[in-house]
Amino acid sequence: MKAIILYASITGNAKGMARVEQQFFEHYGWDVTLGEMIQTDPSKIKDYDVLVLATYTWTGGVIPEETQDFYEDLSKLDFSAKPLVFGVLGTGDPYYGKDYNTAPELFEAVLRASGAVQGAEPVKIALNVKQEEMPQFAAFTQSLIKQAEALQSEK
Ligand SMILES: Cc1cc2nc3c(=O)[nH]c(=O)nc-3n(C[C@H](O)[C@H](O)[C@H](O)COP(=O)(O)O)c2cc1C
Repeated sequence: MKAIILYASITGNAKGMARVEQQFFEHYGWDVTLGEMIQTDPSKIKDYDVLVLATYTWTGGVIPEETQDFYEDLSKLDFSAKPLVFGVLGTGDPYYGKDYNTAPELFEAVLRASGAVQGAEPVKIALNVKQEEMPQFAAFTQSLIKQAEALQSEK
């Protein structure tokens, strides 16, 4: 089965999360495509069984500005036919208080509205990935795979 992992990252933290996630999926024998949200045509996502987005949160608790077009394109797609399983990874800085790591929920909402199936709760980390967070990534990956396999067997 095939997963696409897309990130938005300025200083590398979300990219690091995406790379960790790539390794987990490859460990389970999946074909993985890794790329940047801004360089990806959202209509291509339909070719995959699982979508993982890795994002940072920006001022005011919003999605990265450069992903705005990607986000709007997601809202125009219909993922219900296949269907697509998704999960979101988030990095932020607790310094921002109530706006800490809020971008994942915004992506989750648009994907659910487009008919995709949320296969795992988000993994949210402060800044960069740390070794002790690996079990969270493992559980996230296993949950997505389980959901994708369940949907596959229903067909
Ligand atoms: C100007 C600025 C605004 C930020 N605003 C938020 C915010 O509202 N909420 C949050 O959780 N993190 C915020 N951050 C922290 C980033 O999300 C955090 O550093 C993240 O790890 C960056 O990810 P990246 O390395 O993938 O670019 C902000 C950082 C900067 C520089």
